[in-house]
Amino acid sequence: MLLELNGLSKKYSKNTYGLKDFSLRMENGVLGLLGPNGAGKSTLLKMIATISCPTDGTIVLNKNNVLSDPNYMRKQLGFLPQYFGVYPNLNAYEFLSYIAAMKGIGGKDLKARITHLLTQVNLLSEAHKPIGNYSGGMKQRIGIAQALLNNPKVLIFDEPTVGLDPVERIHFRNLISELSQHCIIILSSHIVSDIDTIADQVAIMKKGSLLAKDSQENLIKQVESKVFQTTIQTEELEAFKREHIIVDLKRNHTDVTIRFISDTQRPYFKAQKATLEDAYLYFTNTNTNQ
Ligand SMILES: Nc1ncnc2c1ncn2[C@@H]1O[C@H](COP(=O)(O)OP(=O)(O)OP(=O)(O)O)[C@@H](O)[C@H]1O
Repeated sequence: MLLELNGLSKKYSKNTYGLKDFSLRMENGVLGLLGPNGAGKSTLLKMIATISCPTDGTIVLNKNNVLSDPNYMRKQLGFLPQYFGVYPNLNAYEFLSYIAAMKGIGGKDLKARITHLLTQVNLLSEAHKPIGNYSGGMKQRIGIAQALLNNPKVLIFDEPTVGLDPVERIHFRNLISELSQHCIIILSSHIVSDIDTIADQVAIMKKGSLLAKDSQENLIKQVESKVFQTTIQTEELEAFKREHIIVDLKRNHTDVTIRFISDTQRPYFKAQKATLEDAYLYFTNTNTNQ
């Protein structure tokens, strides 16, 4: 599979852009889309999922223009939107059968396919209970199962790990790595740790623009010699914040120990090993301690 996004923009009103001149190319594997609230992640994913149209640019899947032929994308697409609604009175089998019918999926193997998916998302033992009684994490897992019904080749998950507990997150990661051999998977989050163990490539967005897209390794390389730790007096903190990006701080009695990102090194700065979170904060220029 080859997905090409060329100069995509979404103008919501005269002065509001959800996305601005966004270009990206990807083949099979996992792309993690990272960005703060309002970065344009959902806007972008809805356009790839053919739910919304760009005001400019093109989306091309395997050389097919998705904007003029959205069904080409829809046939191979699995999508978990950010806000996923369920019918509370239906149980998991009934709900997935209903979604299958809407997607035009049927046949004698459908029940077995649903059983397989419910096993994959660890819901088989609850499959005959009404979804209205499910926890948030269980509803999210039903959402993941419905996205997989048609054996998609393009899988889009908008904030998939919301509501999942730590064990469910591990299950989800394993499922994604199993699927990623044969399809394009795009997942969005504003939590770096949700992405860093599964994404082959990471795209960092802010205010509708793509700031960086590369392998995790290469993104981390770009901040490698910029992450430090130092201890300063508490009263120096405000001035320090204006000059550096604070990653983390620990207050002691009269001083503060800070992990931070800086373009300049000083003798009293102790170099630290950089992480994807540092790269994310560097590119988005986000201070965690405003
Ligand atoms: N239907 C809409 N009409 C007008 N503006 C919109 C609409 N949808 C999104 N926006 C604006 O577009 C920008 C991008 O929003 P979007 O929801 O795509 O960001 P996001 O990265 O998914 O954020 P979050 O992590 O909070 O879900 C924001 O400024 C938002 O207010």
